[in-house]
Amino acid sequence: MAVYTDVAADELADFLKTYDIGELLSYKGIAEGVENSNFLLHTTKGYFILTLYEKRVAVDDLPYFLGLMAHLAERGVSCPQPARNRDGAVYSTLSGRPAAIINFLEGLWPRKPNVAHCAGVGTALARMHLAGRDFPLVRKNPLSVSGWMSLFAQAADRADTVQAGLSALLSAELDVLARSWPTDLPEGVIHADLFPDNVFFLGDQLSGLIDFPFSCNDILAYDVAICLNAWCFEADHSLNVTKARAFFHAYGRERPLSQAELAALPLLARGAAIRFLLTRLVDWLNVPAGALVKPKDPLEYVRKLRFHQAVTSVRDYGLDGSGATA
Ligand SMILES: Nc1ncnc2c1ncn2[C@@H]1O[C@H](COP(=O)(O)OP(=O)(O)O)[C@@H](O)[C@H]1O
Ligand SMILES: N[C@@H](CCOP(=O)(O)O)C(=O)O
Repeated sequence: MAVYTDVAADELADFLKTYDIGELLSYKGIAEGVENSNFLLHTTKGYFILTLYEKRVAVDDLPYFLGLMAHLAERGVSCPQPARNRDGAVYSTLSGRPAAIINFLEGLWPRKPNVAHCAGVGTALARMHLAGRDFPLVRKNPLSVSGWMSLFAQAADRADTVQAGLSALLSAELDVLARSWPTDLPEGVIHADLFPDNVFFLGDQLSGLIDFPFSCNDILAYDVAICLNAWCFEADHSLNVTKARAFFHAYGRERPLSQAELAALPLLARGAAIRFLLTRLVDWLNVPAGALVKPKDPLEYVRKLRFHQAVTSVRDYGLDGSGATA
């Protein structure tokens, strides 16, 4: 999270009167994250998270991901729940932005994910995919191939100021992905941003998933590829095959990956790399003046993209062709 939009104390106190979650004792902006403005609220009834949704969230999409959190929780997936205001609504407007309040989830996100964390997220991701099967709402992923093209258009002319040759690399990669992006793999509800800072643990035990504004309907194995990139690489940008095996093994125990999904993994991982490379690049080039935010490094994802471009088989991820961990 971050803080792009400030909220005045009297305005917030009035806003809270429209809910039954106690009176405001204190609040503070949360510097972590990059997408939305987030505040930790302390009220006479406990702790809550207030989110003001920013540029990449359309108000029409709020019922999808706020509804998804309730749907998943009913099926045993631990995630925060939106508070309803006195009119029964799970979101309204504050400081000119769409705003929602969710309950505070105990736990810490892992700064240095270990093998047990990778296994934990594999299990949780698969359970989320299974629990999402009967979610009735549908939201197309705005950040799939055509969305990547639009992001590239916003950054193409300045990409080489970040790294020489980056614009050509992105353009060539987008051509490949546009030509070969799979259309026949199993789809369903995906989280689409299940990075370590969105998964809480108590010790090695996963306690919950947060941050659903990118959730949508898309290729399930694409979500797997997003997590592979986010969880299984080391700080020196090498893939940790032990972590990848633990992640795939745990995922596959709940929802086995098909041969077609396995074969598509290198391509899906390239797509997952370019998606985060592009949002990071656009954000890197456009930090709003005065915002409390630390933009994320786009070059981390250039290295991951190059890694997957060189992959010749899923053995490079620690899997044998059958999906078993090699
Ligand atoms: N329900 C929650 N319970 C506890 N902490 C939370 C909760 N939601 C968010 N946070 C805190 O805010 C940080 C950023 O949240 P996140 O949802 O990733 O931001 P963004 O909306 O920018 O994607 C988290 O790493 C965590 O510290
Ligand atoms: N996970 C993304 C950034 C998305 O937002 P966050 O607010 O959860 O940090 C990335 O790493 O690029």
